[in-house]
Amino acid sequence: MAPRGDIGFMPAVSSREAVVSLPDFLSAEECDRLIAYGETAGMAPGRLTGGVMVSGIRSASTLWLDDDTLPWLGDRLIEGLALLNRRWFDFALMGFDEGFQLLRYDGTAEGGDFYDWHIDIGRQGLNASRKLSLVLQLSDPADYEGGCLEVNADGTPAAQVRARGTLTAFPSYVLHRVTPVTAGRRYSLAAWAHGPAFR
Ligand SMILES: O=C(O)CCC(=O)C(=O)O
Ligand SMILES: [Fe+2]
Repeated sequence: MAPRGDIGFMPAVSSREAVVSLPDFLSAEECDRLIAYGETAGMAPGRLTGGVMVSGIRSASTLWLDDDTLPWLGDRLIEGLALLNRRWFDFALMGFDEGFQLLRYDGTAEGGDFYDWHIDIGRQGLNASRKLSLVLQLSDPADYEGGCLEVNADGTPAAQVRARGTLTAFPSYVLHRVTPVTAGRRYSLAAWAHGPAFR
């Protein structure tokens, strides 16, 4: 087909992976340090609707962290972000414009905390400029059941790696969820890289 307009002359872009994981991004000791920080500072339990969520509901305890409280974490995440973005996503990014969110999902047999299907991009404030979502698995998979991070980039939910210390990244417009934790307790950390609107 003859090219129509400039778009026909765009150079081929490198294939963009929907989800990329870096194993052992944090050590077990670093994961423990984050969990201990959260428990000392106090995590606020609660359910949430609206906001960035498309249709879902979240039930989890949360704590916002920032660069000032944990400078080492910001440094590590910037390193991870740069590596992932250079190698895989190639998005125009400015950096982390909001805090990092520590999450705790408490398990119960009836189905405990969860985060239903959602995307991380919203209409308001900093949610609108989220481009790349990062999730850190902070808990030992032996410490909980359920609580699976699933990403649905192509119509089929894909279960993500649970291994402790893994950093998982996906575009913030991709649907994902955390299935209910049915036993134990799962901790994770979510961070979002921001930049100019996709175009
Ligand atoms: O806890 C997770 O693995 C994911 C958290 C999440 O999707 C979010 O905070 O937007
Ligand atoms: Fe999310």
